[in-house]
Amino acid sequence: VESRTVDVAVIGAGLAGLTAARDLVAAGKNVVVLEARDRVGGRVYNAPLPNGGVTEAGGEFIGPTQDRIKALADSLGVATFPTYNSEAKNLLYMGGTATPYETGGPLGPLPPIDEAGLTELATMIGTLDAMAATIPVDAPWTHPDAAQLDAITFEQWLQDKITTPSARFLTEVATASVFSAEPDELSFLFVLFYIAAAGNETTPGSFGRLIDTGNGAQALRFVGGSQLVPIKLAQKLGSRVLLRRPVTGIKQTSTGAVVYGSTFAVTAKQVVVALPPALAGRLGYAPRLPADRDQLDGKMPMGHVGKAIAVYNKPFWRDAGLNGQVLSDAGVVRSTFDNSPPDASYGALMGFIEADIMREYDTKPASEVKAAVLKDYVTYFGSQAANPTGFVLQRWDNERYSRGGPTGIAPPGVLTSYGEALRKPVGRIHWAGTETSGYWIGYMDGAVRSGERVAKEVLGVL
Ligand SMILES: Cc1cc2nc3c(=O)[nH]c(=O)nc-3n(C[C@H](O)[C@H](O)[C@H](O)COP(=O)(O)OP(=O)(O)OC[C@H]3O[C@@H](n4cnc5c(N)ncnc54)[C@H](O)[C@@H]3O)c2cc1C
Repeated sequence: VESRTVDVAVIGAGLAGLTAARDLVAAGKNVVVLEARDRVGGRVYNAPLPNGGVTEAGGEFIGPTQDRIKALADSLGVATFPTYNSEAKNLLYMGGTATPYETGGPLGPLPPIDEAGLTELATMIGTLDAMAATIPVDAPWTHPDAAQLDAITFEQWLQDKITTPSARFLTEVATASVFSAEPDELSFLFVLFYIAAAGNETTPGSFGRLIDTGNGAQALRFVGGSQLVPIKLAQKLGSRVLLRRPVTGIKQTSTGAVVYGSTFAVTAKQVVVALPPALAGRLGYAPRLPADRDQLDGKMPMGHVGKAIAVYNKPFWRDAGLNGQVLSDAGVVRSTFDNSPPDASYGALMGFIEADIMREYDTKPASEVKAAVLKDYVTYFGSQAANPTGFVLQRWDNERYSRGGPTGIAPPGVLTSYGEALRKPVGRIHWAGTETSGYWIGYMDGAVRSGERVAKEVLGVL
């Protein structure tokens, strides 16, 4: 068995764990990062393409107020470029009819649906933003109305507010796009928290910033693919990052902690667990975790998400005046993006498979999923979409070391009963990961923020 002694053992080489390691190393600490997979980046992954390129199969976009991921990328020399958006039109596919619409039109990110639907949506968004403005992002469970807000699902809150079919469809597709969950899976307090978190210390969060492309969370992509950020960060950490080291447990004693797997044992003064709660709960702990933390780990499941990327010789939809973004009320893929590289030397259409639909398709043969996805792409973009030169299907729910995504979600009651346990250290164990962030919880930016926060926390006790 391989053994080492360090100041800090970090579990997980996603953006959170790597950022924590960077800051601890900068402070002169001896650090090791233990990663289960044979690659770094976790939920951020550049899938290789047959044409030699890569395409983002996990976390991909960043946008305004996501300052910490941007600063990290800048420091590593990873450039951004705008998502293909305002150069052409979006497509709304509803009731069997495709309607192109301007991204920068008077409706902003809202598609051209009937007046009644638009009015309902605008009212709903205004109400959500106003309520979110009262939520403290570092401790949503301390809100004076937390108990009531956390007692109901988002669906229950929507019932009397969204009654027109068009507004219902757009609310569901927006919920699936943001959370990869259905409105009846999410605590209303968690939804308000997420909206409040879509900002920074000087800019309040907003619903629009979550769903918008041009001015929101989908504004920018990384040149070379998002995984370049964790790859370059890991290169700086060098031999401190150990791949193929699945941690199975943590044993704490009065003098230190031992983080172990079947082939290794690392003795450390402090430990950072940079995993989502659903995975943290699969490690063995001696002594066992306090009840609140264990309950949290069992009650914050991952969303259901997959990405399907079809590659073509060129982004042919652009010639038809389309930007590759679809919102659809039918099919396996109900929202899409243009994932082509910045020079458009080839075309890539990326589609999300989410929530109930992903649940249904998680267990089907890949060939069946591919056929269903391409059928949708033909419906949206024409027969040229039928024959891609490459195809990537990444079903995150089936990934052993992710088990879903984009993030852990909170059903009713969880934040108010166990929210405190998200970040509360347990002896020498400190918790990181995007799920522990205030601003941009669930996003790459939240992961980086959590790594920066946990490093300070650990330095405070070392
Ligand atoms: C399909 C999809 C689309 C997304 N889109 C976006 C987007 O456009 N923009 C955005 O900002 N965010 C997006 N996200 C979310 C974003 O990817 C995550 O918030 C972020 O990457 C989480 O980073 P993390 O370090 O907290 O966790 P992770 O990336 O999950 O890191 C955890 C690490 O721990 C490892 N690990 C797990 N178990 C063990 C173990 N037992 N021992 C050792 N190591 C272990 C994992 O392999 C992984 O490397 C998306 C996610 C998905 C899945």
